[in-house]
Amino acid sequence: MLTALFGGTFDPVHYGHIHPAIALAKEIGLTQISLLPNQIPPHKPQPEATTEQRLEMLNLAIEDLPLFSIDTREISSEKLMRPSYTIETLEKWRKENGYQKGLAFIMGQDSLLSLPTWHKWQTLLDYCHLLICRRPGYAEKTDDMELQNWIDTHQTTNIKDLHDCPFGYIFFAHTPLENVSATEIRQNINNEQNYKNLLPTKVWHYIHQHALYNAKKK
Ligand SMILES: Nc1ncnc2c1ncn2[C@@H]1O[C@H](COP(=O)(O)OP(=O)(O)OP(=O)(O)O)[C@@H](O)[C@H]1O
Ligand SMILES: O=C(O)c1ccc[n+]([C@@H]2O[C@H](COP(=O)([O-])O)[C@@H](O)[C@H]2O)c1
Repeated sequence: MLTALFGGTFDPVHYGHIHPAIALAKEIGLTQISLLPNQIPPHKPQPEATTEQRLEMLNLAIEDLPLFSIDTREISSEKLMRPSYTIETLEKWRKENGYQKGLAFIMGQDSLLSLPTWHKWQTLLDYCHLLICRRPGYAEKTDDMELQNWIDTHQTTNIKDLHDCPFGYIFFAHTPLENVSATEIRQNINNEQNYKNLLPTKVWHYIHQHALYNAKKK
């Protein structure tokens, strides 16, 4: 069985996470996706919601979706003051599970293009496959030749490779384009604009109840 981790800040979780992940699971035959909230995003300001609130919103979002579970290893790590470097999480996973089991890390196209700024990025494929979801506004090709060559070297279009090998491939999924970001949601809330159609209703209620992301209500 291929284990799939979907890392993110999830501040808040939205349909741009959920819908592509469901389609990806269908496309390649995943039975479980673990959402992996980070504690300290390596490349972003600290989230506005607390870790507990982001976790509660994730729990609400997946309540009726058995495909998803939550992996809390990054938020329950003893090194809470360190950025949540993905490579360290993957190393830890391999230490616990060995190298025979299949592991994949899911990300959006924007994250793939930012990979050269990630900690030890070229070694990620020694631990997992990368499953890439399409994202509006981000092209499949990059002008960064080092990254493009790396992608070309490791890309597969054969789903069987992902199941037969425990790590090492990059796969571009044919996921639906969801034009939403957490930034847009936070901005909409702050500007008192509608955002209800961008995330699960239970998460919307939670944000409303706790007056999250609204500077005027703080
Ligand atoms: N609309 C989307 N379509 C495809 N992938 C997405 C989408 N939104 C987020 N992702 C992916 O989900 C992962 C976690 O994203 P994150 O939680 O940071 O959400 P975000 O909307 O990008 O946040 P922010 O707007 O605060 O930067 C990343 O790999 C990102 O590429
Ligand atoms: O390891 C890194 O250097 C690194 C740099 C940027 C992002 N990440 C991870 O990529 C995932 C998506 O990140 P973000 O910032 O888009 O929420 C999340 O799990 C982050 O911890 C990891």
